Amino acid sequence: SESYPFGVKTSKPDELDNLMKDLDVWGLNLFLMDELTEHRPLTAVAYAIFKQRDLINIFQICPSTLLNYLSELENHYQSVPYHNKIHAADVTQSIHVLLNSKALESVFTDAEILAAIFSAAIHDVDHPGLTNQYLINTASELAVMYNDDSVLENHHLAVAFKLLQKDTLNIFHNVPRNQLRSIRNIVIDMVRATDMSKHMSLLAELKTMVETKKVAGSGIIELDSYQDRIRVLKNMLHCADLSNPTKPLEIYRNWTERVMNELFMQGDRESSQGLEISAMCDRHKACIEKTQVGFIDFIVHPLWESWSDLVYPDAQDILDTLEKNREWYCSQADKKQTVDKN
Ligand SMILES: COc1ccc(/C(C)=N/OCCC(=O)N2CCOCC2)cc1OC1CCCC1
Ligand SMILES: [Mg+2]
Ligand SMILES: [Zn+2]
Repeated sequence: SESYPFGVKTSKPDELDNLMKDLDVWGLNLFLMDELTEHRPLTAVAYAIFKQRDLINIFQICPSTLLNYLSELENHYQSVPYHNKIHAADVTQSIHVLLNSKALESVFTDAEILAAIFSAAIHDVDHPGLTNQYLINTASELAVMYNDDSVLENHHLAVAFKLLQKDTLNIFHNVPRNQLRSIRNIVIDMVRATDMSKHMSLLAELKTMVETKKVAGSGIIELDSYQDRIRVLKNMLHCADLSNPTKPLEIYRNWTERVMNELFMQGDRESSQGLEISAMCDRHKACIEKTQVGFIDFIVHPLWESWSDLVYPDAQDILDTLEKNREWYCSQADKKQTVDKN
């Protein structure tokens, strides 16, 4: 029997209903969500979050317009191994959980929350499964369009906002103009901040905020300037985007396989085009386990350590899982080492 809980068709309404009970849980299985929603994980998850946070009422969003927009947005995610609609659903659900941190309780306005969830849902739309560097090196249409500057991230934003121009898809139809202006500014800042070339400066800003953080008696952090609030929101989306290594191991391993397949496909392209194969894109030379350990040690752990300092003690379990997963990939790398030696 077909029914439409959460705005998507499913032949397993009870299982979907049961899985949605974990909407607020870190480690929700979005691959299972993809199956149970018949490949509409982003529409189902984003709609459920909009409903649960009452954003539909607060911003007078027409439910059918929201479903139409989310569906159209989901259709514009390409079927690439990693940067697909399941990744978009994963980052949207992850930022939803981070927004629930006790240390951030009642810190952000409804408009900032709307901007954060919307940013996560759109942040990789129409991703071609190629890196900014590749698009720049090959003088692609996109690189010419965006003058080599955050090429993918600017494209994701333009595609998402273009869809809103259709009356049947404009979820912000009833939002006051000045409020929409500030939501658009936050969304542009947040999605642009997912460009990995901004990682080091973003992390430096987060560390400065941790050092100077003001905490109310209740443990809730005080962000008095707009600059501070947007800094936290940018880092929050960046953390959600780099959250794969902090998830249950079997979920993390699935994401690793996907990201490597996507990079290897780019490497295949580069080699067939007579280009030098980019780092980590050579399927014949990659050491997947060692690369993940390096990714965790140099990028993911420093970021999540700062985030968990900011929201202490709310992200302790996340940090613990990250450290356990690092140990597992390290042991796998060592095992490969011994096999190679024998
Ligand atoms: C599960 O593994 C990974 C998950 C995410 C990411 C990153 C950097 N996400 O950042 C935003 C997208 C981005 O900039 N990318 C996408 C990945 O390739 C680089 C360019 C990197 C991951 O693993 C590294 C280490 C071994 C190969 C990549
Ligand atoms: Mg991206
Ligand atoms: Zn992403």
